[in-house]
Amino acid sequence: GHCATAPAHERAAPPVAAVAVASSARLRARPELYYYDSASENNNNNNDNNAESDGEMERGASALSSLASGAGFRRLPQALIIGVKKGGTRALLEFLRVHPDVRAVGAEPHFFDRNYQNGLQWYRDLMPKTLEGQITMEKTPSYFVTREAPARIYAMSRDTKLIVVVRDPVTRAISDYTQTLSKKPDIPSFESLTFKNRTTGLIDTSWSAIQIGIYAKHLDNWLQYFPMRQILFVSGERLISDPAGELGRVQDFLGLKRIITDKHFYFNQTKGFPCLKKAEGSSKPHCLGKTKGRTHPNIDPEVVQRLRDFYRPFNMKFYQMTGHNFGWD
Ligand SMILES: Nc1ncnc2c1ncn2[C@@H]1O[C@H](COP(=O)(O)OS(=O)(=O)O)[C@@H](OP(=O)(O)O)[C@H]1O
Repeated sequence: GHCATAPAHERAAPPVAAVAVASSARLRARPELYYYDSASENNNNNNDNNAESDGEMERGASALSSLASGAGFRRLPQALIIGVKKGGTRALLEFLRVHPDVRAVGAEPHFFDRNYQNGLQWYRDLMPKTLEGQITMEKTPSYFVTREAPARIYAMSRDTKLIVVVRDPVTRAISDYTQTLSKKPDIPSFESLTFKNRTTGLIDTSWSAIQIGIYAKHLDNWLQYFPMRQILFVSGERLISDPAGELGRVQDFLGLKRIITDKHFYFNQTKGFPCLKKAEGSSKPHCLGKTKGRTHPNIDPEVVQRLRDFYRPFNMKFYQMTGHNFGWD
C-alpha cells in the first residue's frame, strides 16, 4: 500500500549514497521503509540493556551499515514465551539470549493483551534487528491467561512457536502474592485472600494468584488454535536445578544448534540460583536482579495443604494433556 504512493526513487531499494544523505527526519517519517531504524527498544525497567543508539548521526550510520551489509531487519517474533507469570520466564529469556541465533526484546511488550490496538507494525518496531536465520523472541507471561491471545497470535502467524514455563501452582501463587506484597505492603494475608469463606474452606478461584495456576483450563484455550507439538512446556523447577538440561530442550524445540550448555552456568551461593558466567554481549557474570528469587513469607501449612488438594485434579489433567509429570503432587 505504501509503495504505490511513494515516489519512484523511494520505491526501489535506495542506493547506499542516498541513505547516507537521507535526513533522519525522513527515516523517522517512513518507518515502514526503514523499520530497522525506528525507536529505541530501551523502554523497559528490567536492566535488559540492548538499546541502540539514539544519536541522529549514529542512526544514519547504522542504517547505512545495515543496508551495506544487507543486515538488520526487524521481524515479527517466530517464538514467544507466553507464561506463566512467576514461572521463571525472565531466567529463560536471559539464558536464551546467550545464543547467537536468538535476538529478544528485553521489556514485556504486552502486545497480545494490552497493546493489540497499536497494530502489528508497532509491535514489529519493538523488535531487535535480526539477520537471516536468527530467531526473534519476546516474553509476556500474561499471554497464557489472556482469552484473546491464542486467536491473535494465530492471526499473526499460525506457525508461531510457544513456550510456557510452568511451576508448582502453589509456590507460583505464593510468589505472585510476594510480588504484590512488595508493592503494596498493606494487602490482607495470603491465607485470607485464598478463601471465599475460611470456615467452609471454599477457595477464591477469582483471585488471580489462584486462577493463573489452573494450567489445564488455560491450556484448553490455546489448544483451540495451536497443536500440542507447537507448544513447549519448560519446568520452572528444572530451570533452577538443571538450567542447561532445560535449555537443551528449548534449543531443540526452536531448531537451534545446542550452543548453550552447562559451561554457561554457575551456581551462585549468595543468590541461591544459577547465574550466567557471561551475559549476552558481556564478559561479566550475570545473575537476575533482586526481584527474582525473593524470600517468600511463611504460609499456614494447613492453607498450603488445602491449596495442594485444590490443584491436584487440575495438575493431573495438565500432566495428561502435556504427557509430562511435573512432579508437583
Ligand atoms: N536463575 C534464576 N535466578 C533467579 N530467579 C529464577 C531463576 N530461575 C528461575 N527463577 C525464578 O523465577 C521467578 C520469577 O519468575 P518470572 O521471571 O517468570 O516472573 S515475572 O512473571 O516475569 O514477574 C522467581 O520467583 P521467586 O523466587 O518467587 O522470586 C524465581 O524463583
